Amino acid sequence: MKVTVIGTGYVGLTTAVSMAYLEHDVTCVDVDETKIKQLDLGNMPFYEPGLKELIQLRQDYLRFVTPSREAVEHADVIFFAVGTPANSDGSPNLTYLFSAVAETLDFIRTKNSPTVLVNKSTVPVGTADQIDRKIKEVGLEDRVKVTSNPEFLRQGRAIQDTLYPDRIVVGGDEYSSKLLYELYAGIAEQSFQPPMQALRPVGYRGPEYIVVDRRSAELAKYAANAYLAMKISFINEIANVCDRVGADVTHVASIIGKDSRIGSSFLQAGIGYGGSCFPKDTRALRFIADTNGYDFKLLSAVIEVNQSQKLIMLEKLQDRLGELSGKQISVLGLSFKPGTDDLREAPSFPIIHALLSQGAKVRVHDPVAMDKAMSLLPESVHFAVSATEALFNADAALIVTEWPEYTSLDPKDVVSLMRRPLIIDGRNALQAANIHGLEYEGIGIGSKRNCEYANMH
Ligand SMILES: NC(=O)c1ccc[n+]([C@@H]2O[C@H](COP(=O)([O-])OP(=O)(O)OC[C@H]3O[C@@H](n4cnc5c(N)ncnc54)[C@H](O)[C@@H]3O)[C@@H](O)[C@H]2O)c1
Ligand SMILES: O=c1ccn([C@@H]2O[C@H](COP(=O)(O)OP(=O)(O)O[C@H]3O[C@H](CO)[C@@H](O)[C@H](O)[C@H]3O)[C@@H](O)[C@H]2O)c(=O)[nH]1
Repeated sequence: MKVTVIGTGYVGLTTAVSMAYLEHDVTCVDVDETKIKQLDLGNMPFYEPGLKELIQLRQDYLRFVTPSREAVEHADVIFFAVGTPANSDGSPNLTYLFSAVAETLDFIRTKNSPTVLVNKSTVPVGTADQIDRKIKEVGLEDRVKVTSNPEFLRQGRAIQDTLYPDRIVVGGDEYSSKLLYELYAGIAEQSFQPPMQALRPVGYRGPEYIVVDRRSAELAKYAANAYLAMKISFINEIANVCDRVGADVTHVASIIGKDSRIGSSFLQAGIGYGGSCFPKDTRALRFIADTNGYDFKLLSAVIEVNQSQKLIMLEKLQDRLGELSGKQISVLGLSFKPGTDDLREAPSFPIIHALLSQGAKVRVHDPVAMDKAMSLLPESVHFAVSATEALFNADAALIVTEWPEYTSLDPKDVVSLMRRPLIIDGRNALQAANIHGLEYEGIGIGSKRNCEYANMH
């Protein structure tokens, strides 16, 4: 099939490359000329494991272009994967989407064969209906259909999530859902060749293809993200209780996660969620509920807990060091999670700003996100070329992102490098072998793990 993907961000490129992997003929469109030029040269606009290699593998099925009639008019299916960032009131900004839709409708106005427009961007309920009205306004309703096809991939494992999804959700009419079923058939059949075979998650049972009305599909995307964010804020509150009563949240999470009604995922306590999705989408869902006359109290609490959780490391640091002025603090990890260089809503930023405002000297390190971070952080922040340099002579180190580089540090090296071997682990990521001999504190495990392990070794 001929497929056009509009927007070459995480979702657009992953959609494009998975369609190319299934041997569809794919055109990727972006308004950002530099990005298109770089993609054409094989350079990725962001770090996503496996993406570059897969694009190379399927280059015969892919082309990268700026918007034009030619890019869309032959497509059977046109995916929209443009950004929907938050406005200051939390509402999603749909400017990019509606501008891409208007331009596309203009380009395909004289086309005679059918086209299905597929929205992959995360949008408020009723957006596909609005697009439908625009299709009718230009008199294309007999040939052009619109569906909602929300995306559930995670950054850092985008390829795996796309080729091995739990579900493919389509909100639309019978014609569009049948066409998309054909388009996705290769994913349902799962007859992948190496190296993609190796990405198959253990126990994976194939995707469920779910066809619903457009509004339910649109809301399901926000509901999924809000639910996962709720699990994180819940376990973070349990962690805060653990710190006060001397329990260990990792044990509590493991015990409750063994109940199949609860499930063990997304119960990793720490400094809260960041990224381009959970913060934006929880605020958007609250806004959607609010503007429809419903006060979503639980979601407000989820958002509020996440806000305060980001700075919990600072409290722990002050308890140990007192005044932070003049102290040298090493911040390990800048991206919002490992496996990505995405800095959007990363907890590292409020943490660094809080440290600086208290007069601390800050050294940061991240294995992949330093280039992006340099223009975004104040000049007084020192960018260390390695974790070792970041730790040298530090009064304390904060593990903000649990990159393997940090969780595998040899504690003997840490002791010899730091002025005071104090580690505050914002992700509870260090194991016993890596904290021996260190002054260590996590989130909701207090110094308990330290004492237990110290006695054991
Ligand atoms: N990032 C994720 O992990 C993820 C996962 C699921 C869903 N989503 C949702 O998918 C959407 C896209 O997210 P993303 O992170 O991939 O976006 P992104 O911000 O990384 O990229 C969006 C791209 O769209 C391009 N663009 C904007 N207007 C355009 C136009 N008129 N024509 C062509 N290109 C245009 C931009 O130049 C940019 O390259 C958002 O709604 C997001 O909430 C994101
Ligand atoms: O137990 C956990 C799990 C995650 N996180 C944090 O939560 C954030 C988000 O993590 P993750 O969900 O892995 O990353 P995203 O790539 O943002 O993916 C989420 O957002 C996407 C965009 O909507 C969705 O498609 C995905 O299904 C959804 O998982 C990160 O800061 C993590 O550190 C925790 O603190 N504890």
